[in-house]
Amino acid sequence: MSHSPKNPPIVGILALCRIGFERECSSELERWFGERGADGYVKFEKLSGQVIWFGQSKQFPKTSELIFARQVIKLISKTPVYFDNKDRISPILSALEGQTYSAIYLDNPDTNDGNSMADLFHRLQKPLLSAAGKANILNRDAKQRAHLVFIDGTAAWLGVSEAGETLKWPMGIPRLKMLQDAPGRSTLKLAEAFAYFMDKEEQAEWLREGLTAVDLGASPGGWTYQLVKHGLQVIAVDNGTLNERLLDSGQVEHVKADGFVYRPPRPVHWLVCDLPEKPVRVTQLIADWLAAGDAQRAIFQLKMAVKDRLDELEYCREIIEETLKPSGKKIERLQFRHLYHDREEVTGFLVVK
Ligand SMILES: C[S@@+](CC[C@H](N)C(=O)[O-])C[C@H]1O[C@@H](n2cnc3c(N)ncnc32)[C@H](O)[C@@H]1O
Repeated sequence: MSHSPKNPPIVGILALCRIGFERECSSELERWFGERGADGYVKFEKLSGQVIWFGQSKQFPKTSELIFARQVIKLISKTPVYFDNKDRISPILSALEGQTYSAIYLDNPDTNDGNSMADLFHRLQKPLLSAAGKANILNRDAKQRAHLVFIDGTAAWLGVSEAGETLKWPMGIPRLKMLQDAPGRSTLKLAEAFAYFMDKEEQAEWLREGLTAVDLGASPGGWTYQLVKHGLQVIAVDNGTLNERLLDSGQVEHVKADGFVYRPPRPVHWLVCDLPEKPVRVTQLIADWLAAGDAQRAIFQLKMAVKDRLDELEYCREIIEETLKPSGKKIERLQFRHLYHDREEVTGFLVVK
């Protein structure tokens, strides 16, 4: 009788994050494991773009459960795999031996050093996969995928994941094309928010002709552009100017008004908001709109120029819950995410019914 090999024990997790956000990522991991009574400790270097939690736990977070982690990988060794320039493949294969994996992913933190790894990955990928195939390490039906997170050209952390635990994009970074006619780069933030918060079916249902939106703080029109591209009718609220082509589309009404005061004549499907104000004030505005039934769904930016970003987001969550409670509206989705295209900001997604 043949025995299938047991999965290797998990000794911790490695989380990739935006460079400079290691403290937030590490506090978030400590809280996540702390709430589940798991014993462990975090380790990170400033500006490394990665945080490691070592410890024992029955549960591990999926990337999508966290705000500041771009990708989360379960570590199967407390030390990295070391190799030299001449032979990287043999040490990797001996670390993977005894298990089968459906794929082997090569990742790196999003730092300048990390990014110079592209050339190495290009050279390594094919020969590594071919050698792993010959050594019977690769098996399309295996549940786990192997991840090698390169620290530099001489060492990599070895981890595993299962489908649904990590984001579908390598290193959690979506490759979104900047469209030539889009007014401004911040259009990519809303494009990424749509792709991150909604699956394909939800996007098809909620981003289509016949639906309506209000865009608060719309100028020059990057977010309005995304909504128009999907066929929605948009009321763009801003005292600033709006891109001419958007105004000519027949799908945009430009309202020059204060975004904190404006309300639409009829309820809309979407509220999107990019107002440069304190997180608490923006959150209260979004919660008030949805509690009043002026919109059903919202995507909003919170400029996190505050000291403790995690505490601030916790407070924002409470504001939303407290405001919606007396309205009788049910929160279907409430998520915060530090998207790849966000810098100091965090993006919120709220759906009520
Ligand atoms: C970061 S920009 C928005 C960029 C926009 N999302 C885009 O993709 O093009 C912020 C905008 O908020 C507008 N703004 C600031 N305070 C406002 C207020 N109280 N009411 C309406 N708009 C406001 C500014 O005029 C500015 O155009």
